[in-house]
Amino acid sequence: MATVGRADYNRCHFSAQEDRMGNWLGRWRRALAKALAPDMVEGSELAAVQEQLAQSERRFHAVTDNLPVIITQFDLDGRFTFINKYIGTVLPQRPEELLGAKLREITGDALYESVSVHIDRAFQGHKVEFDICFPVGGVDRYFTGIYSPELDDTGAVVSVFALWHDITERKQSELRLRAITDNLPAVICYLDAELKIEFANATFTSWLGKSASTVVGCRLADLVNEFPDSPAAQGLMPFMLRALHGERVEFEFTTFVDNHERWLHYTVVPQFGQDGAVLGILALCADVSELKRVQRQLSELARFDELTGLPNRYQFNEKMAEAVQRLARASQPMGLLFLDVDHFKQINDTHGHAAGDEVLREFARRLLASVRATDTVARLAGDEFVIVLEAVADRAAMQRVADKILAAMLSPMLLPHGELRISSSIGGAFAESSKVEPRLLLDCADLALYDAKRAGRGTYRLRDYAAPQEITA
Ligand SMILES: Nc1nc2c(ncn2[C@@H]2O[C@H](COP(=O)(O)OP(=O)(O)OP(=O)(O)O)[C@@H](O)[C@H]2O)c(=O)[nH]1
Repeated sequence: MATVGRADYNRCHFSAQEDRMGNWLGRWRRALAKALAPDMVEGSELAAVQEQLAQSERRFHAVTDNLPVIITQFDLDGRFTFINKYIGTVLPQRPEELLGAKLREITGDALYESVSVHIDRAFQGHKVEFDICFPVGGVDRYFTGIYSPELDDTGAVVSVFALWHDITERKQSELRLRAITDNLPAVICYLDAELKIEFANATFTSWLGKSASTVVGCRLADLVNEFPDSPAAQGLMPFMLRALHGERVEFEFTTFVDNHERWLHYTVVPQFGQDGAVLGILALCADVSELKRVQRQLSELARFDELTGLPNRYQFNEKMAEAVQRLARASQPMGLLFLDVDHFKQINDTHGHAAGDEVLREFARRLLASVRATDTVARLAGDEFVIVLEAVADRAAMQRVADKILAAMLSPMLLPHGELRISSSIGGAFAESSKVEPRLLLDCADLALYDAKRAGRGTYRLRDYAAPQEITA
């Protein structure tokens, strides 16, 4: 520091960029104190020194009064010895009116109680930093407070500097963001470049059954290890590492919660710094179980007949294509039966549509009961049904299946209004060729069904699958 007697002061450099403002204020104060020891300097020298100090003081005020930070200093009695003009943003008094007062006299008891612990620590020689909220003119304002002790050469505390930085705007946007993220039905968290959790929304903590304070600061790897049996947790790390390498990744896991299957969809996005390095990653995990259930239902609706629960035409086409491929590989014959309910229109007209529906359901049940589990029974439309008989031995085997179905339809159906007897006509197509065109096989069975109708209904007729030009009505 300066040697006053030689009048070769080191200048105190006041820079708004100095992050440790308490320290340079301290240096300035000590310089001032030494300078004000008039017994150490001679008359004209003293005047020069005092002028230098006055200049420094003016510069000091020019800087501190224009900083957007409240700067104060307390002596060992806890009285204000310095206050900059920015105090006017929270208090009606001018700084000079507050000098000499104690903090409690200005803040009131309640606010003082919430900061006194920090002030006490600063007077014990510790630098403390904390966030605090209090009302100013009835509106909540948020501040980051920093208390820095000023130490003399022996290390004893001689005063405490306080810096109050108004973070209301940032805090309010944080609170708005939190209100949004906390109310989303998705987990949102931010992890730093070491995969430590910096932010977690309320959904995250509720899914994990942990409070936000225990989760923030945790390493993801440690959290994952708490769920050794969860594939959704165990499988996470490789994806997170890919995101840390700058890739946006999306993936899904299924997991069980309370014995219910849940689908989790993850989106993990890297956050880049200006130099292009990954600073951290933002992970979003949504429970898409309901969506998956609806998708599954839709796909089932698209593949199954709603009335009878049998595969519909769409699924029948798929099964036929597979069966035809197997036929080509195995060189085994296959058969297709095309069936309908005789005079079904009349049943509808006489007994009503609901009775007709019940007939179709019972018809489907009897068909299923008449064939092997490996055979596919499908409803194409109205009263039209088909059965794919894979690896059927020969024409006689098809006849046996048809006879079984005809016999199954003989027993009366029990409907709400009473018993109803029905019959079915069946057309069969038998294919031995290794090259079967599914649509033509169906046409062939359809023609055979007309044969059965023409033969008086309640009967079965068979046609051999043939090339298109050989199929004749
Ligand atoms: N109840 C009911 N009827 C249906 C359904 N889909 C179609 N139908 C009716 O089924 C009847 C089909 O009759 P058709 O195939 O034209 O003739 P059919 O009366 O069976 O006469 P044949 O086949 O010549 O013995 C029509 O009256 C359709 O309206 C359904 O889902 N439920």
